[in-house]
Amino acid sequence: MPHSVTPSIEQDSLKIAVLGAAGGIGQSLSLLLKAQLQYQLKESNRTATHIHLALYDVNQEAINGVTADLSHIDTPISVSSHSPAGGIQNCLNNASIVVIPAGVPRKPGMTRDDLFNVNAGIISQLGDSIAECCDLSKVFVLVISNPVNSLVPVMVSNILKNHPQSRNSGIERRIMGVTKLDIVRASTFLREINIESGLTPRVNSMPDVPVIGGHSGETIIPLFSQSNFLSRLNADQLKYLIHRVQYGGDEVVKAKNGKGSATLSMAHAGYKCVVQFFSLLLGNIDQIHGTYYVSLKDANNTPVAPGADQLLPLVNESAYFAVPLTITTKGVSYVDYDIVSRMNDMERKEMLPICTSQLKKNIDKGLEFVASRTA
Ligand SMILES: NC(=O)C1=CN([C@@H]2O[C@H](COP(=O)(O)OP(=O)(O)OC[C@H]3O[C@@H](n4cnc5c(N)ncnc54)[C@H](O)[C@@H]3O)[C@@H](O)[C@H]2O)C=CC1
Ligand SMILES: O=C([O-])CC(=O)C(=O)O
Repeated sequence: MPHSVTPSIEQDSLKIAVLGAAGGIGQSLSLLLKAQLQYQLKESNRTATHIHLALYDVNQEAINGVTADLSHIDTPISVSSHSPAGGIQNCLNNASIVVIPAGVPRKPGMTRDDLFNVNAGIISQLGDSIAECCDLSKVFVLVISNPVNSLVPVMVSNILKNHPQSRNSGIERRIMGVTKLDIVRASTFLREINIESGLTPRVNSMPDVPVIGGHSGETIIPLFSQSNFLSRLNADQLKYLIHRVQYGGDEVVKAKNGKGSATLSMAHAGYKCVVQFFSLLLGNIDQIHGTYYVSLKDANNTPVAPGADQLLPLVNESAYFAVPLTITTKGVSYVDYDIVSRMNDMERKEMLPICTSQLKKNIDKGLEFVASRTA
């Protein structure tokens, strides 16, 4: 029996499922959601909306404990615990947003790609369950598990290839790889260096730095050329910042020394993403502007949305790419290809080709995994 604090979901309800919710990211993200989400309701006229958090993990004891603990928090958000014993169906049924931090994290000396074999199996199984239980014409799926560069292609291609109900559902426009932590890091590290250089930034504002490409090493392209502070950075500072954003994950893996990778900063980044989709589905906003790692082609192999046709030749026909997007309730509706035209020479001529050639290998690995699973 799943442990359910508020078992019945009211009619006007919005359900968010977190898969892998007993893990380092899952617990912190679920805490933020349980403690903070109701504040979004205040901005909306849907004050009667009931919010439900459905938490799933293969570790039954752990997820029951986490759910019982969260259920004591005094916010009007119900929580329920799910594990393979009771089935993932109860967790996923009627979910509007599915967030996935399920899978193994890195240890020192490992690359994200070393996680592929285990995590691709997990992601494809969870994808099967999403296809069976969720409304594929509506649900948003946010993939956090690594390697994001390969697992988003696994999620998209597995659902499209192996689940006929996905036909014409547009689900490929609503599966998002979460690269927000790179954006969070770029902003944080730029602010730090500005302070070291004697600038006194406003206490309540952070610099904006677009980050595009993928989510590992040199596939991560932070566009400091598009921040307001480029002219204040010398060449050494710029090089240091780019490297620190590209390898920020390693910094945390090393500091945790065998006890995992970034969890708290990832939960913060993931929370920012979920809030965007939550606000969209509540009707607080009618579109999201955000950067996610998505398929640039749809199920018919044509550009996924306006702007994708212009972006594809600029990114060496990379089938997946993290880029600023406009997203409506139907999914990706516009791809901001112009961000590539605005890159400076170093970003476009040096960083972009390295990114796209590595991305191609990562994407192919995901697609081959699904093909071998299907065969
Ligand atoms: N996209 C990004 O920027 C980031 C991604 N990550 C990735 O997120 C993933 C999770 O990291 P952590 O939370 O630190 O790991 P963790 O090991 O603390 O938690 C993972 C959880 O997933 C659960 N799990 C395993 N298989 C499952 C399945 N089939 N269904 C449901 N749950 C399952 C485990 O029981 C565990 O509770 C890793 O792959 C990590 O590399 C981590 C940081 C940033
Ligand atoms: O580095 C890792 O393995 C986790 C991650 O993706 C990040 O912190 O950016």
